[in-house]
Amino acid sequence: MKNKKIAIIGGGNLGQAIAKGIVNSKIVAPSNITLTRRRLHLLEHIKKEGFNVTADNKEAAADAHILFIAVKPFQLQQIVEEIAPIIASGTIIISLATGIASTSIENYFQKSMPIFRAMPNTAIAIGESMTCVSAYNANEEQKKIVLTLFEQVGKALIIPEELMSSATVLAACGIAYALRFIRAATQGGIEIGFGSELALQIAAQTVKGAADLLIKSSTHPEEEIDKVTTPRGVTISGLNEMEHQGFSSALIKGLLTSYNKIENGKA
Ligand SMILES: NC(=O)C1=CN([C@@H]2O[C@H](COP(=O)(O)OP(=O)(O)OC[C@H]3O[C@@H](n4cnc5c(N)ncnc54)[C@H](O)[C@@H]3O)[C@@H](O)[C@H]2O)C=CC1
Ligand SMILES: O=C(O)[C@@H]1CCC=N1
Repeated sequence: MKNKKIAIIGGGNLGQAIAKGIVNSKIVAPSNITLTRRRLHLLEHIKKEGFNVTADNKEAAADAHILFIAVKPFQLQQIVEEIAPIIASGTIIISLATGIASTSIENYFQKSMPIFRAMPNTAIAIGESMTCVSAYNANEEQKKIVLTLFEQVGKALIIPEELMSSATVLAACGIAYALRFIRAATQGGIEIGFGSELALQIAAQTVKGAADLLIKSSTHPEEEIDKVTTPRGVTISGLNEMEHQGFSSALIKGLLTSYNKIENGKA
């Protein structure tokens, strides 16, 4: 893996997070990673960290073993058509574009390529992503390379491609939903007496502890909730009021709204 050359077409939010995550986990040196962007000056800070940067997608793609495409979904076709004539047929393609099927990507390339779709979340920058991956036209060795890559920067799973929209919502959008929970809890914490910094610190560590309880003990959330809810106590009163106000329902409806937007081709 160490000698593999990686190109990231589209050095925006996710492209940069992936580059940093890969380097932090010491899988590949920054000198083996090239990021592209049209407004190259916006990658100046990345260049200072030892990455290669260029505005020339073909130059970046030409000698890449693994090529990430991290542009917005509507930009993907143009990028693929641009690099298709120079790309080696064994190059591993990893598309991060939401909602674009592997068969469409293959059509844009006009040749058979190993195509992966990956849905990390932004915690990839600190090695804590939940990344779901689908594989198309790929052999077992290529699948292992891609899974190993994402396992260095969090947890990773290969899933059937028909579940990629669901994975996008639960994991990639999901980090934003969880952050909004923390933000709301912080605002509540301020109302009941904490300064904003302390409220945020307490809310964030509480959510981390809750997640770790489930991950490390393999328990169900309700089992852990039962341990907190004293009969006639304060927790159950608060929880029930949240449910009367539609807490779980709001979350589920939000997930479905995001999902339907992808499925209706509006990503
Ligand atoms: N932000 C997130 O948490 C996640 C985003 N995604 C997906 O990843 C993709 C990228 O999302 P973001 O990083 O948030 O977008 P972004 O807009 O921050 O990054 C896209 C980058 O591509 C560059 N770009 C556009 N056209 C280009 C071209 N012709 N040549 C070179 N660079 C070009 C843009 O300048 C921009 O820097 C999207 O398809 C999104 O659906 C997937 C999972 C999570
Ligand atoms: O909001 C979006 O459309 C992208 C997809 C998943 C996370 N960000």
